[in-house]
Amino acid sequence: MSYTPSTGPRTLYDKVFDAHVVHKNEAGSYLLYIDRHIIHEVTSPQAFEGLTNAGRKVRRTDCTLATVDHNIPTESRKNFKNVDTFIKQADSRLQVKTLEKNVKDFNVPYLGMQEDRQGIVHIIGPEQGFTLPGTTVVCGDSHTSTHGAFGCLAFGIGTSEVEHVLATQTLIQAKSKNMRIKVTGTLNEGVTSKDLVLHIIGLIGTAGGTGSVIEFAGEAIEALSMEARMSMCNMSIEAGARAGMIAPDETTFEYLKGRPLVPTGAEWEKGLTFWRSLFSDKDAKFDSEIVIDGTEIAPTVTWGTSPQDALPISGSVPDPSKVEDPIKKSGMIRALDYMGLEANTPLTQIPVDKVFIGSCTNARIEDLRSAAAVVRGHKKAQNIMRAMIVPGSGLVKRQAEEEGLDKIFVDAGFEWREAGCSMCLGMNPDILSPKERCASTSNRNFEGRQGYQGRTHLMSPAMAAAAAITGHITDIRTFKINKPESAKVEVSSDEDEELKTAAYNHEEPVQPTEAPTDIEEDEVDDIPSPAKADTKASSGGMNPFTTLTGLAAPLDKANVDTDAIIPKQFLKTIKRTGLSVGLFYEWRFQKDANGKDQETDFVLNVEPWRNAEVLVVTGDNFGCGSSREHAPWALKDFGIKCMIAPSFGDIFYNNSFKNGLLPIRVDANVINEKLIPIARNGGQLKIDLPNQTISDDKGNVLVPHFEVEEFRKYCLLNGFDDISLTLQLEDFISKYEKVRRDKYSFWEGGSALVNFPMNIKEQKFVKPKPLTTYDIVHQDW
Ligand SMILES: CC(C)[C@H](C(=O)O)[C@@H](O)C(=O)O
Ligand code: SF4
Repeated sequence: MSYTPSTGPRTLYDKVFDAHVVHKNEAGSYLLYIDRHIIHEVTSPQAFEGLTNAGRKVRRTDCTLATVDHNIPTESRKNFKNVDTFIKQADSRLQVKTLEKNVKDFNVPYLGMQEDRQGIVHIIGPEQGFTLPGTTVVCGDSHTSTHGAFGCLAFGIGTSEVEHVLATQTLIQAKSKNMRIKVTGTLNEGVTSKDLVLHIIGLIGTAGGTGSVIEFAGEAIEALSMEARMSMCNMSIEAGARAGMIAPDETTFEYLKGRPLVPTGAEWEKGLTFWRSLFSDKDAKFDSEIVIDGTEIAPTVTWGTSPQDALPISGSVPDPSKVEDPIKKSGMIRALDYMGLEANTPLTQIPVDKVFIGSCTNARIEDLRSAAAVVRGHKKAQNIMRAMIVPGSGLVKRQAEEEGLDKIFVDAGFEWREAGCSMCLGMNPDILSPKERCASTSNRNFEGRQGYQGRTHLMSPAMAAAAAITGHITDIRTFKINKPESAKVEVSSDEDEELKTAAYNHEEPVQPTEAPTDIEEDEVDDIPSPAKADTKASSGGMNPFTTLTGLAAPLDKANVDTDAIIPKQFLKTIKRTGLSVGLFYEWRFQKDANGKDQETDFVLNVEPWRNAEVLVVTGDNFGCGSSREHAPWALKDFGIKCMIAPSFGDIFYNNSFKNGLLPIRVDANVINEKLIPIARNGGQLKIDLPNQTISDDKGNVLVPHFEVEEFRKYCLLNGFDDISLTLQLEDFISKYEKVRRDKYSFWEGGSALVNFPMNIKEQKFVKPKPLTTYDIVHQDW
């Protein structure tokens, strides 16, 4: 079906979406072209394995960039020789080595541990200028939303979708809703974009943005630096949104100009003209809009086990006895118990054991500068066992060292580490011990996130630094800063410039020599009409789902995150199977005196629910958080085939379909009145996908109609693997690529312009063949 964008007023999201539609099918799903695909070691092995098994290639290596970040140790790399000797944990080493093999086999540009440009995926993309305004950016990682700060449509995907993008450079998408959050006024002293985003999540909740792309707008947003905007968009996933976006402006262009992968000359000018058109039109319609007075926001911290448990620093730990809603009340009691907190304790009286300044939210140079400004001339408090600074990339680290920030931290008793995800999720040795409390600049305070039974309080870098000095959570506005001249570490713009240029020791990027002339708008729509999918040819080995009559298990919880469904230690596999043992691991098992796992009375450990095939969840937002496809893999491995809940995390919802699982949204009242009683009694539910109904085992219809998108239903009923379906649309994809090469030529260079060292042994940069990428657009696949 040919796609004609609306000619009326459009939002920023509408405009970026429209610019990427390759095809729209009869069921109303869109095939979107993906400009930028970033890859890391945790969510890619199974995708490359899929490609290998199917004999497929990476369609656009120049649109793909890989690095390692989650698993790697953050201790000094002074003696780094290779991954084999450096990474002690065998499973982590295997994942990193698997990525290194895959990038070599598939010729994907890679920034590995042997060089400074390595870092957290969401830090290196913008740093290198790989992230450009108006692009579609994806990664097998939920915090891909970070890149929305550049006016990109950027979102996390699961491993099946990673494979889909590698093979086809496209993704099948439904259109999200438009939501706008306007922040008026000027933020007060001590209030950063981290406080702002925590405040917003506290306000709208972790399901507040579900199904929507949030555009952040208003004076307070416009006044933010690019790095501060990235911290905001980063956490839009914690608000449940598909993506967060900010319209590109002069601050954006200023940040980008001169970065290694950013176009130059005529291409830059052409890009600018397009990028300046990326804003929401005056009369554009938003499905929802919230206006927040920025002047009323205080420094904000979390007290509980969800990012929505956020309060102004002047507040106290909430009191469950004052809460009426029974689900909220029991959730609060559980959170206080887990966090080891007494109701009504002032937040500033909570002592801290460890401090972590790092992660894709807050490990950029401005974050380190603001933390250093607080730490300067102080010593960490006696009770702080460990205070870690983990820069987001090797280049951030190098820049900080040039400014002497490392010295400030080390003098105060902090550890100065190498780049990586580190204690944000503790897949490497950086973890909390049970019951330790951490002031953290990361983005998730889920149970067990930073270590088994670890307790996390999220906050800004300045607040975390202050907590390290005082030993307890601290209001930065009352903290005595040792000023050299001013509260901020002053850095000249020359030094800023250095980060962009001097640090990137490679030659000038090769740009397409001529900027192709612009083409007419309607040429984008001039795409041949769709060929009917050859359904027979496309089955990819997924079991079809038609009807299911299965035992239902009840789960009385809200906001069940994917960290809880499958904790980080199980993400180190390079397979899709064998994960049932990790399902709800920290709820299903506890350690005995000998450190052995003993089963708890969690519902799936109890008869008859050990054999459950349907999971009935009473609370909202099941599967929120991380994009780990390991969550549906673990459920499937356990035997669950269908999940019913009032709402789901977007990425989890998507990932489930890709694995032949059916997530069904049902109104909370219907769940509570009709479905949960049957599940509690150990009864069966009959799920009829063709008719979209749920009945009991006697045939009484309990849910006369549930929603499921046509295209997903079609794939599930037939057990179709959507990569094969998409590959049948090759003509559309090549047609789009042709248009893209002309109209959006400024997006072409991509990662092909990264000079990456493939010769790790000799530590030599091996220059890739000069590519304009035009040569490799049509691969023989
Ligand atoms: C490992 C990855 C899938 C995960 C994510 O998607 O967010 C991780 O980055 C996290 O922060 O939990
Ligand atoms: S949230 Fe943490 S673990 Fe996930 S990408 Fe960011 S830094 Fe890495």
